[in-house]
Amino acid sequence: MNQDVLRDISEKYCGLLRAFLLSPEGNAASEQLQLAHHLGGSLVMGRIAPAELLGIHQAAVESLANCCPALQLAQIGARLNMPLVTMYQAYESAFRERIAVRYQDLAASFFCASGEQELIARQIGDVFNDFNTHLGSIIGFAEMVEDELSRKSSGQQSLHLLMQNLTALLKAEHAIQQRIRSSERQFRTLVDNSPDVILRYDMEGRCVFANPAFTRETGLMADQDINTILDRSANRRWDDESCSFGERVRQVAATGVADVVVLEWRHPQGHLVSHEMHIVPEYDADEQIFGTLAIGRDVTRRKEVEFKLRHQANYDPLSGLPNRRLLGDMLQREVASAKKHAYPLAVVFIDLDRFKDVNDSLGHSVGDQLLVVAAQRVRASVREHDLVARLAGDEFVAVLPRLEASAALTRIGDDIVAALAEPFQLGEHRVRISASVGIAIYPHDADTVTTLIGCADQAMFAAKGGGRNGLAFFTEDMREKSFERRRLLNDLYDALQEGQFELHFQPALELQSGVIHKAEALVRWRHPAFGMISPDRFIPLAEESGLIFDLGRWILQEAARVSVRWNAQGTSPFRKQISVNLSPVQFLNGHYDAIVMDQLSLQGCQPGLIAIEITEGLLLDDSEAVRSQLNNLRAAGIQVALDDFGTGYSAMSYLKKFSMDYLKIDRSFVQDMVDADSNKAIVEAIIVMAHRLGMKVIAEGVETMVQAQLLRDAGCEYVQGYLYSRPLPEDDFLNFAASAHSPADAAAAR
Ligand SMILES: Nc1nc2c(ncn2[C@@H]2O[C@H](COP(=O)(O)OP(=O)(O)OP(=O)(O)O)[C@@H](O)[C@H]2O)c(=O)[nH]1
Repeated sequence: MNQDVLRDISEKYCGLLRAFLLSPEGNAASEQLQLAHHLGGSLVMGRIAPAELLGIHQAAVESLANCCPALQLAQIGARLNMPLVTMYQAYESAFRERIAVRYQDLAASFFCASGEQELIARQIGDVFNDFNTHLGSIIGFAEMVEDELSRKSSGQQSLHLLMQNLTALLKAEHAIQQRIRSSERQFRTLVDNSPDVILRYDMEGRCVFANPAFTRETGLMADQDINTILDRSANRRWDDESCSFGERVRQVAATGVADVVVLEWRHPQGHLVSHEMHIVPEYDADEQIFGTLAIGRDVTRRKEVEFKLRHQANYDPLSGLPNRRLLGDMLQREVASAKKHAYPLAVVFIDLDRFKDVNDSLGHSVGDQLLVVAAQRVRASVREHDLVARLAGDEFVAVLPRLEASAALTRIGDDIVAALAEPFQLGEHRVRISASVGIAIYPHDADTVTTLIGCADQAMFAAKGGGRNGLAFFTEDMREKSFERRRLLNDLYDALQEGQFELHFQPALELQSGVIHKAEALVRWRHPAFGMISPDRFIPLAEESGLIFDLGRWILQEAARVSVRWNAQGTSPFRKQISVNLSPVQFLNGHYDAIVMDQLSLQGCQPGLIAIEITEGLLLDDSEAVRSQLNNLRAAGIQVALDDFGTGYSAMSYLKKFSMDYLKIDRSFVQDMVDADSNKAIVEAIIVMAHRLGMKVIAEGVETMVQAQLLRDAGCEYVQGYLYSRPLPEDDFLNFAASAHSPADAAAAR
């Protein structure tokens, strides 16, 4: 502090103090104020420090006491003390708490009581003029301090008013507040104009703020019970959440871990909108969470696309039912729930019978319509909470959880069969079809999704095998068959490489002469563990697995090789044609004719020495590809026989379209012709028809002389059957050929 200033202040204070102390009682107040504000003003102006103020006061009191013996310290203290206390009493608490006070307030309140407001205001006004011009009315802090010295020396309490210049501080604070206000304004502008919805929550999860976008998107205001309304309107299409939005908000507040929830609600205009809500914690300056923000962006378009994709991946577009994939997921859940609650559950496998015929005869679009109606009928046959899915093609699966009685299951299965047996009116077409239904039960038959469906599928196959249009429950026997089937299928892959197949030969004899006319090559599988396996068991597996192509090629190649060998030996008792059976599947690749001719030329086999036997099924399609392959084979000199005639559709119309060399009557007709005249009549008619169409007839499965006689009488040319010979290995067949001259001889030779 500048000493001159200090002296100046001290002198002035000393003068004021003297005037005050010597003045009569009535004027004490105004002089005391002058005195106080002189010092206070100096303080506020920063001209002296509080400690110096005390020093000045102390020095002034002492010098007055020294030079003016009439004024004893006790007197001085008493006069100074009381008015000051009275004057500043009203402001005491404000001073003690260092509250920023306003000059006008101070002046007005202070002086109103004494009626000297104007005088004091003028005096203080000079002092604080500077602040007023810069900062309006804020001046600084005022504080009451106890005069220690006075107290010690006089033993009485003496208080002083201290005022502190806060100009710089207030200016800085003012600037900061301006910046805060401006920044707040900016943020407010952002929040108010944001297209994203913004919600602010307190620690208890109460919404304390919602921006205009939210109100626009929902029609809700912050003071409404937003969480409950959102939870209620949420469609839950996107999120499979167990807890409400409000709970998620509270969790974020409690854990500090941000969360994302997609909510769907109804827009005030009526449509559904989806928002991805990011819930984040809000921290104060001490890094303590004081609430949460939920900021949501409109993701309706994205969610719609995702929904469509998910729907496409999980639902069958034709029937609208869940597809195989979704069935897997849902069944998984049902099995878990059945396990938890110890309930049985049924899987019902439904396959339409001969649906292919509908497609073939009426076209794919009628087939589609039938599938749609069939799906509706299956759906209507089960309970509302049961699941119905379309597995593929004409296959449906129903899942019946929480089964209480198996009787109900039989009834539901029967209902499905009956519903699908009702005629379908599809546009102008009235179509009848049936279905085979298989049922497997959890946990009795299986306890996993795949095995349950597999068991139901096997049961369905059993229902088909039992004549179709019916219901079958899965049994252990089916499991064993399926197990064996799988084992055979596995082994089949190695069988060809390991040379486990062999050809046996069965002779077809000329009925009149008893001379062997030709031989049919029949494939046998010598399984290393199971011994000889009949073709009935492995050919369907080979067809299913595609191995039939390699196996068929091997059979043809082997038959051609044998034929070449027999014909080359010269001494062979058999130098005639060998027939080879053909699976319709082999024709599917469209160039079987070329394969046959390649194989024959590779083996150096004359085409006339090989005949192929086909079944009716191949011709039913009336396919141009099949027709041209057959024509090419015949043109190359390879004879064609129609096998198993009478067992299939016997549509006969195809017989006109495909020219063939032989017609083979199925053994079932031959065997029944002795017992029933009607069967005999049918066989006779078949023979007449075949002859009319230019074909020779071979009767299969001839076992008795009576059958042979009836066939001879009917004009049948050739016979094949146990009466003459079973299929034989090559050597045995050649021995048989060497010894057999007539049917009677052959029978005797047997
Ligand atoms: N119209 C139509 N047909 C289909 C669809 N999907 C598969 N298919 C046909 O459905 C048929 C299913 O035939 P399968 O079940 O094998 O045989 P099926 O004729 O029903 O005979 P069985 O089941 O043995 O009684 C095949 O011909 C497929 O081409 C489809 O979406 N629409």
